[in-house]
Amino acid sequence: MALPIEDYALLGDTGTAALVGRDGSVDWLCLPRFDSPACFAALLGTPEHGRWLLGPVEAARTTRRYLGSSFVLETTHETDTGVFRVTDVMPLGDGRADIVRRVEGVSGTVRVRHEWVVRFSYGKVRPWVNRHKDDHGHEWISAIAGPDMLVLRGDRLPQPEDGHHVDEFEIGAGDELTFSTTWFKSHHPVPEPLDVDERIAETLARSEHWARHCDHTGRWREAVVRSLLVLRLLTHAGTGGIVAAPTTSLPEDFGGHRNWDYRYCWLRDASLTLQALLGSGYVEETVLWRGWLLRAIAGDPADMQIMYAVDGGRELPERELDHLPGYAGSRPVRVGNGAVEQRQTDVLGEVMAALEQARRMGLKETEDSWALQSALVQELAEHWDEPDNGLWEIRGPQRQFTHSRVMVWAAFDAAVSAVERHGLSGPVDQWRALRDEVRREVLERGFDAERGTFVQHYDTREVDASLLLIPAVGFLPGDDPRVLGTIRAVEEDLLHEGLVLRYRTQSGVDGLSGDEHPFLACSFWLVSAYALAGRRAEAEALMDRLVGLANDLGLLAEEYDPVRERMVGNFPQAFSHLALIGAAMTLRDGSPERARPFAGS
Ligand SMILES: OC[C@H]1O[C@H](O[C@H]2O[C@H](CO)[C@@H](O)[C@H](O)[C@H]2O)[C@H](O)[C@@H](O)[C@@H]1O
Repeated sequence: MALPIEDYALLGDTGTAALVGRDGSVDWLCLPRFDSPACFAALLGTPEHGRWLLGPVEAARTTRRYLGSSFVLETTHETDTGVFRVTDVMPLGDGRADIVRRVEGVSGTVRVRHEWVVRFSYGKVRPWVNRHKDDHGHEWISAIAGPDMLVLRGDRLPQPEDGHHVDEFEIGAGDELTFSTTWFKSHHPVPEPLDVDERIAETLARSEHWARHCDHTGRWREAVVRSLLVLRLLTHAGTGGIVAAPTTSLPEDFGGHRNWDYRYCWLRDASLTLQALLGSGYVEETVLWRGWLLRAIAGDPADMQIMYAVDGGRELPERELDHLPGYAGSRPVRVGNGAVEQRQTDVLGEVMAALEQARRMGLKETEDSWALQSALVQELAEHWDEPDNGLWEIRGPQRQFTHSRVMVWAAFDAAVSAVERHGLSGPVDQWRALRDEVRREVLERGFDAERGTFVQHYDTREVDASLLLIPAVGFLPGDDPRVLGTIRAVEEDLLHEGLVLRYRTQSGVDGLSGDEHPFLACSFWLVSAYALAGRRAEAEALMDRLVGLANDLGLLAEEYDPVRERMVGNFPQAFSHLALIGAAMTLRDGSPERARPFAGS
């Protein structure tokens, strides 16, 4: 049985990521890319589905921290007989795929268990494992299955036992043992051993250098910096693709079947990530992502998808992995994501808003980048009034979602601004007219005058947490009575133990059975809405509570169960972290214009 989600730490090398538990077990690792099959999949099954354990044999009190502004993880286990430390790192910047683990004795003597169980194809395929000796007499172990090969090197290698490699040893004060696992394509030569000290030092230096550029000041700076680092780690350094989370099928409800694969690049999540980065002083990242976007969307604008693979690939067919029992028995485990086929009209609004913010921060358009954006806006001009699946990717019938229409307004608004403020070319009169038309429509059909609130879609009186974004995107001021009424309705209908649900699943709008928990991003949106409505004290109190929900390493999942006090859903999730940054920026700046410099008319 896997650990509670909050007991995992994130490791990553901006190519892929791993989750390592408080017990010292690497229970999740996809190689070589975020969206590649996992070779350690115990997170969604049992140790039999692959893991790499280096942990205490006896019960231990365990503490952990990241070193400075890095993802170099230091875990300290204290048992009745002594203390030892494990340093885990996926080195940055060398284009390789390694995990390095160093075990150091601190005091006394502790018995340590080592298990290296490789199972390729998400825990399904047992590799062929061999022991070798290099020219210097150093032993290493290889595990091969088809295109993938892993090599385990170390100061003391485990022994084969019943399809696993296992070992137990005593570590005393001053002892040090280092291990590394390296992935490579099985038809390539075996990579050279790493210079571990040099790689750890460079990884630390690179991370510190990047974090130093964060210009966010204010009470929540520490949480903001860790969140920025998470977003950076979820950005593939080679392609520029930004994944929503490094995991699949961590459930929206324990034992439920709302289990989705997030190891892909949503245009929505990526655009919001960019806005968080831009608002914290990072402009260069936009260039890398814009390049990814241009390649991913290249072709007929009508074929634009709402999500892509890390390299911009279009094929993400959703399928179920029957051999995995799922996290806490939550089945099915899915890979791929059926939402790839959906129409989500809000997406272009988020893309255009992020690119407008980048222009305002000095990023120059290239001929291709503006040509692509104006072609996409023209495509929207033809289809903006069609029903869609909305930002929550509902699997029920398509609707005219109010949030989607607000984001249509934001797309035309950003396009108008590109012409008016930046001198780019386009049919600005048409875009202005459409912007005004959709605004009129939202104010008429998306608003319940009797209750004084915006509504989830044009044929319902239900509310939706996405409506909290209306002031943040500049559609209406934060103290407009219609916004205040919407905040009130969200408080009445969607608060659960003080945290915000996306919508009422009981309405059946999403076409799914089962339930879910409060969505952390929506809870951060309420912080921003409070702040923009002038409810500063409530905004700060909620922000403090939400920041306090992060685990001991500052990481947030998608949702939170306030009753069981457990993280729920994929982990760590970009959406939660980018919303934390957004809320901190709104609290810092106090107005939508400064918090969101791309705000239009
Ligand atoms: O809850 C149903 C949907 O859940 C996922 O979508 C959610 O995550 C996406 C990635 O962070 C986000 O962009 C979206 O707004 C969220 O609703 C899942 O990917 C969908 O397939 C599923 O229908």
